[in-house]
Amino acid sequence: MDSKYSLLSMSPAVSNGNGLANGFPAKRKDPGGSGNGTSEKSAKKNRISFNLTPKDAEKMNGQKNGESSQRGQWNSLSIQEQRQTLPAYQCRHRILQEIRRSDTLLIMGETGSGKTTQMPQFLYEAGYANRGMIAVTQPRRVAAITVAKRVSQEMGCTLGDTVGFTVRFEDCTSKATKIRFITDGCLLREAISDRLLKNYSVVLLDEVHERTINTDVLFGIVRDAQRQRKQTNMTPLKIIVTSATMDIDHFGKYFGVRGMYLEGRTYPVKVFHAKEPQSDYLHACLVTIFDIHRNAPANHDILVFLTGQEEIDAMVQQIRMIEKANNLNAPTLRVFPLYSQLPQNKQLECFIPSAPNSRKVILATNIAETSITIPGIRYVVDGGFVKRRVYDPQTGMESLKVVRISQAQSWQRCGRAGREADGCCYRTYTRSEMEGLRKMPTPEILRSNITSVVLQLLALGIDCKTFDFLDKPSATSIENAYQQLQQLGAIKSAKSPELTALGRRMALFPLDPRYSKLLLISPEYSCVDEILSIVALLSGENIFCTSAEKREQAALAHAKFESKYGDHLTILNVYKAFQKTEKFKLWCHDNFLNSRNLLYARDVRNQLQEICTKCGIQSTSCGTKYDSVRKCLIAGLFNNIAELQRDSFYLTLTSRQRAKIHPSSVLCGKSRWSYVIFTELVSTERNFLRAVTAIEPEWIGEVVPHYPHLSRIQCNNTNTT
Ligand SMILES: Nc1ncnc2c1ncn2[C@@H]1O[C@H](COP(=O)(O)OP(=O)(O)OP(=O)(O)O)[C@@H](O)[C@H]1O
Repeated sequence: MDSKYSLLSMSPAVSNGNGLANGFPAKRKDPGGSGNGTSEKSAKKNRISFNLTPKDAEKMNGQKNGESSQRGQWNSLSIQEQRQTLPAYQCRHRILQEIRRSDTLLIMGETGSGKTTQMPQFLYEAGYANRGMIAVTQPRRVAAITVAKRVSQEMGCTLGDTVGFTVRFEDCTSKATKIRFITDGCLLREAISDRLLKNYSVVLLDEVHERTINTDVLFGIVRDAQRQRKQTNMTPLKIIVTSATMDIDHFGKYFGVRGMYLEGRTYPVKVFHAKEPQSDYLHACLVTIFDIHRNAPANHDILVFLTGQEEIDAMVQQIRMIEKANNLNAPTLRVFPLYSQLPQNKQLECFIPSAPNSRKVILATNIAETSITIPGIRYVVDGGFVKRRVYDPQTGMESLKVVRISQAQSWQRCGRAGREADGCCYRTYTRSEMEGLRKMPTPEILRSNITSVVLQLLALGIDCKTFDFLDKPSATSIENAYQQLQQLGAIKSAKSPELTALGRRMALFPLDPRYSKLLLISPEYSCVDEILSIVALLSGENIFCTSAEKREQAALAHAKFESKYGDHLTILNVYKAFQKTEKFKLWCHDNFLNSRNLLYARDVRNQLQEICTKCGIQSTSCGTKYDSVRKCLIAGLFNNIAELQRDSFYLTLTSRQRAKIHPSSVLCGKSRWSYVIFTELVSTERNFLRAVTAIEPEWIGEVVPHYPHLSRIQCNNTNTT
């Protein structure tokens, strides 16, 4: 790779040429838009120059270059030999000794050193699973699933037997399960019915640097469970906290223990920085991908970090176009998107090793940033940005913003290479930009709406105001959450929060409290069946397939289901038709619908229906009287009402934000309703209302008589066209 590196570094500093010809990527003109090409000559100018920063490379490699080649090819080793080469494996006796000595252990070790896959096996082999399961939490579903698969392979068992996983709405475990990979959200929900986590002998909290809300709350829950189990002479609960990049002093103080460093990594990763700041990280990534592609051997795959679905989909198209238009004399390129909105089977496609003489390019969001090993990855291209959900407690508005990553994330991304062989990481930002990044990402609990978690804590009998958080959310944020719960009827008063009967039932659903409220109130509008379908569909991924090649055909097929009232009723129409269909795969194909996501929604719906039955809710249907559904939506989503303005923008009544209807909505560019209810306000370059339904203003007072903005609402003709 050195020659390629010198090729890159020899190139002039970035010159974003904008010629056309050969199809090499030129500077993007519009965000997410398709790129043009440049001639071969200008393509050279178009390269981005990187600096190898020896200090960083040394830090990452931990070994002298070339050493790894003496260690043999990873893929030619048996799976057991692979295990034995991992740094964690070399230290297993020491790790087990520490675990015996101390009930809590903080372990910081390089990415790929074997924390996630090996530690649970050491514990299992040492007999810790004899008196309870070993839980390994993961912030993300894809990591929980793929790591469970790997560990089951290493242990030679079928997934779901000794090793299994549990993610929301999907449980692949059995009575025989001893090691359970579980998302932090699922373990937190389990704690509601089992505060002492009696099913477990060990809880390993992995990737804690991510500081998701659920993991942050789990810190307090597992620590309390450990204390209480000790006091009552129960089986001790061992807690292990791991990451490659955590603030070990901060965690050490909280848990009252010292951290342990696990030294060494499997293979070195050379780190390169852009020599000059890049004005367009997408362009820089694209240029770098093709530079690597032209020079690297086949089957050396590339993982690229971008910020979101639109950006990724646009770049997938660009790469395919460029490859088609050029005879690059390079291996066949296969491009895979990887983001959370993608159906699970599509997400997992990129984990299949690439065919001989080909190359995978995976364009991923930060869901690929931690824990996972994607076979074949030799190169990481890091755009340096992430899309982050930010909540403003003053306005109550949640928005998605593209922001720079932290240093911890930067090292995590880098660590996706060097897992099966030497690797390279290209950062499209300079070394000094890297040094300017904040060390750790801001904990989610300090930048998110915490209503859902406050409800779950209340269900555990914990008042958020007195809970010992690792980092406490602001008083305003806690106050807002209590207010929202009061408005939803989950608590009587924000001053002395105690769950009402409704609140206790709301906490039983693994849902945003607004959706739980919708389900629980739906009998009053005789539309339980309809709301169950809508909530299940909203809990999963997009059911509509959009095909770049057959865009018009897809739009025509989707138009059949369209409701003039908006998106919630449109997806309901799809679901109803889907329920009646026998040959649903063919039907989905013909109608450009995602059969897997519809099946997933059906599973989710069944699970929600079971919880409804436990709550004593009987099935009712309003048939085609959809006004009942629209009214019911107001009962749960009343904080998401927006009013049409003269300039055709909508103004959200609670957070006072101006927004347009999202282009994906069936109401976009159609009839302009004076009042709409929306599921989500997304703020990227502009504010957009997502999943929108028209409502009649006079219903608002009827459904939520205490709605604070009632006096401002004009009850006249609502449809302005
Ligand atoms: N699905 C897989 N296929 C092939 N090898 C794998 C797979 N999962 C893990 N490995 C191998 O096991 C090694 C250890 O992985 P593991 O996830 O345990 O490391 P880690 O220390 O937890 O890393 P991170 O901090 O990045 O989560 C990887 O570097 C890789 O070599």
